[in-house]
Amino acid sequence: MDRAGMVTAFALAAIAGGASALRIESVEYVRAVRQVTDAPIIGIVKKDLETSPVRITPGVADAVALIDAGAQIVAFDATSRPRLDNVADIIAAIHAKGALAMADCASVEDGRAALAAGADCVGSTLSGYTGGPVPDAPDFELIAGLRKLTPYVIAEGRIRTPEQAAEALRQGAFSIVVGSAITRTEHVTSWFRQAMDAGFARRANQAVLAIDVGGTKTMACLVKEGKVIEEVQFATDHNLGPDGWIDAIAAKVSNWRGSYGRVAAAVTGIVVDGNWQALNPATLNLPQGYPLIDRLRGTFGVNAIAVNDAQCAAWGEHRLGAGAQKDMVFLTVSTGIGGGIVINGRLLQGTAGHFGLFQGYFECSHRPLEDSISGHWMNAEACKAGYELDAPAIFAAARSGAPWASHIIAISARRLAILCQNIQLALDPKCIVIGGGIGLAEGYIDQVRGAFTFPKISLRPTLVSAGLGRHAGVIGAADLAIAQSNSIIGG
Ligand SMILES: CC(=O)N[C@H](C=O)[C@@H](O)[C@H](O)[C@H](O)COP(=O)(O)O
Repeated sequence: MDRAGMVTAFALAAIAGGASALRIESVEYVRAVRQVTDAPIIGIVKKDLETSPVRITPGVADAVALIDAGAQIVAFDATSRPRLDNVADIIAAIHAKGALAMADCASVEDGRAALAAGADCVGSTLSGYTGGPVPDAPDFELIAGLRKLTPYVIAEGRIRTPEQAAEALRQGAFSIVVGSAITRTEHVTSWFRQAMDAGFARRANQAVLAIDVGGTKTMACLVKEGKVIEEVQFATDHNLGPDGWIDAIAAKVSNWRGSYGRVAAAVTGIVVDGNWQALNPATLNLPQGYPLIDRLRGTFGVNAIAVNDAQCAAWGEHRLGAGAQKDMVFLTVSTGIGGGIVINGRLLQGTAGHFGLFQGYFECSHRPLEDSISGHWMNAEACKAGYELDAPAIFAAARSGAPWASHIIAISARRLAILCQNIQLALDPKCIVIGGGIGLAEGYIDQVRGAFTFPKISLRPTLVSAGLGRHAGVIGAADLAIAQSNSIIGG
């Protein structure tokens, strides 16, 4: 911005907008602006001196040069600080050249002394700039104080809004100089940025109603600042269908109304364009394309998001859990296998991460991996061995030395190791976070690590245990809801 072309462009724009005069810094820019407009110019130079804190037009020679370049008014620092040339000499030099002298003041006392020395007008320009922290607001008190000395008070300094300009007039200002709010685009942008950051922080402090609808259970939580502060859990009644599931949640959390600003749903299956679809109808059967987000908004009266539950958990682990802030893949190994991918700080949605549906070739047939690794498969294998046991019981049997149980777990771990290695080759994540009842069962991750087949250590995945437990999905969903609302520009 600090170029003659830019300064003249700003000057012409200000005149076009109704400004009746211009305050221009430097002899070069006064000369440049004078060539494009007849409007009155208040000229200043700014100098950083080693011997004095006075910066604005500190010397007689500066004032003279400004007038020669085309300024009709010269503004100068009129504070009572150690200085190069004294105020009376500067004013006399300005008057000798037929121009007017504007005294930039920090106090009523400065104004009184400058007027006594012959200044034609006084400005509140230097209030807040002679020591201590710079305030945010204009110094209306100084404007009113100066007005008691002279009608020719120019309000200047931190006037950023039309309302502040009007207030300065009410306090008795004769005219007003607006600087940064017109010419310092970078400052103006930062004011908006700060206001938005404060708004985002307020939103982030508001709780989110996060719900997790799974094939077995439904969980509803109030999540605030990444923590679950209220929780209810109940069995998912498959006969009710999605309208019924939402109504059941609404009934359970009716006394939380007013304490959340958004709803975030972590659901089995996928959500495309707001519509919920089952990936595996055996887990939870849904009508084709159920309008989940609309229904959530309608029921809870706030904005809503809905994302696959394993992807929500991936996001939760990425933001606040075991994979904090890393490129990572999350795998939940339980009844089935779910997953999510976070790369470059972004959660991949849609079907990305549904590693359970990857095809494997085991026992001479192509099958989804989850049918060859996870809880269903373990249970079926145990039955084949003559034991009708679920996964936790199979792990217990292995711990007490049953070879058939150890064998099933070892095969599952070997297959998962292959899946993890393939994920590593495809995505090169910093870590793969493993969750789920089987994934977190004692010793399982170590067995998966032990089954890696890549000779090169650098190609082997880094496996870590999930850190947020059963709340990963709701915490991730709540955080996604906040992240989404913060990225809607002007929304
Ligand atoms: C203290 C000092 O050096 N003030 C300078 C005086 O010319 C300028 O940097 C200010 O931009 C001008 O006073 C207008 O004020 P604001 O940019 O706040 O509207």
